Amino acid sequence: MQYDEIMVRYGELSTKGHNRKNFIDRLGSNVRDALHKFPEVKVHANPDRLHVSLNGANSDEVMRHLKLVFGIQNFSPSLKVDKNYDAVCKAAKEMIEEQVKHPITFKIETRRSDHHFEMDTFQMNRELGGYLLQQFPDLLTVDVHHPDLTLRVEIRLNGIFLTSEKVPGAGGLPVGTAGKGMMMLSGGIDSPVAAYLAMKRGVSVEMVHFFSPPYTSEQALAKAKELTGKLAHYCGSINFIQVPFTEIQETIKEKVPEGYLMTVQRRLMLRLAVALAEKRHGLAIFNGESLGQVASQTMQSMRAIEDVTNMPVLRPVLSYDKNEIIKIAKQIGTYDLSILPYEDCCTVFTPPSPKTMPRVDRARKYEQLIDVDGLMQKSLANIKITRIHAGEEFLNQNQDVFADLL
Ligand SMILES: Nc1ncnc2c1ncn2[C@@H]1O[C@H](COP(=O)(O)OP(=O)(O)OP(=O)(O)O)[C@@H](O)[C@H]1O
Repeated sequence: MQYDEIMVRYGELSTKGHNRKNFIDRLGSNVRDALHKFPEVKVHANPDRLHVSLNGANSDEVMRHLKLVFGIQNFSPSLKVDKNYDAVCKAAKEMIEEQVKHPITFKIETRRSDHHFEMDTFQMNRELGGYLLQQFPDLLTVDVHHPDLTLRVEIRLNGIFLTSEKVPGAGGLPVGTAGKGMMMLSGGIDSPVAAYLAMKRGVSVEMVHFFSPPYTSEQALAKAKELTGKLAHYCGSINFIQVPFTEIQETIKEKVPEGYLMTVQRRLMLRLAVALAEKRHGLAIFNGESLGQVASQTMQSMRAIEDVTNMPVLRPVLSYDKNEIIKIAKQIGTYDLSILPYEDCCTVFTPPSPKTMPRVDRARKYEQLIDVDGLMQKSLANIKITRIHAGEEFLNQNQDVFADLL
């Protein structure tokens, strides 16, 4: 069914007191961004609800985009009809035909802001209800207390709007309302899910990706960028910062005892991410670590790595089981990409038996064996930033995914 307007209900915004206006303004601009492909659409973010006037845009397509915008509790597509009772009956009949496939209970709920309209709310409820019962005797029964379907009729000055379906929104908070965070994005399963969860709580993320050519391939880099394109569906576009890491890894490999290779590498990654955050007004670092999953993800290890900064390091998937993370990865469409077998710079240089309980004092001592500042400066001087838009693709589809590994 082609609708005329979508009425959007806010999520947690209502609990945010004086910040409410900022949240609503931000949601309004995020919705405009998400719908930028539909120039005819107009978005009005009002204090109680947000209205999307479709002006002929395909309502199914618009709703598909709207479903991904954080900060929306649910929304209802509406039909706009002429201000007469016959038009209301005709449209209501069409809606029931389209949406009701088996017997249900229903009620009509009318609101009237145009008090000059010929029928009051009570009359509209009773007469339209009676009409629909007559039209669909085998499908509809009235239940005014707990109906399966509520058909809302809003009599406004500029027309009558009919709404029934309630489509669940993405929940969460509008992206941007929590400030900016630097997301350490690998090509794996966990960090894209962590990025999604951070965005869901209102964080505007910038991706930081470490790559080590020639040990890691162009395709591995392209995969991380393409994952960013998938995640950009939730916010419009995301900055992707690629940080060269080869020289740092080679130096660490040469100078640091094997048991601490992984810890010192991670310390350098974190130092670089923090340096970028400080330069780019980021407030925290996000990563995809989950407690106990691998050697670097014990609490001792986190302590020995986090030692390099006092900036918060936030781990949205910390307490999730792998299966739970995979389930979300599938829902958000990153899983199939994440499991493509391209190498990550961490795995290439991971020693056979990294310390699961590294000591902070030793990590500090071994780190002193390399020129931390000099190496960081070189790496930071060669970063590349790409603005990646929703759905952008980077992987060369024709290339054999295994070719790089041989
Ligand atoms: N090349 C990289 N660039 C940026 N961040 C990285 C990179 N490799 C690892 N990380 C960060 O470190 C975290 C832990 O990485 P690790 O490889 O130990 O674990 P993982 O559980 O396989 O994570 P993922 O599935 O996200 O790769 C990642 O979730 C990510 O946040």
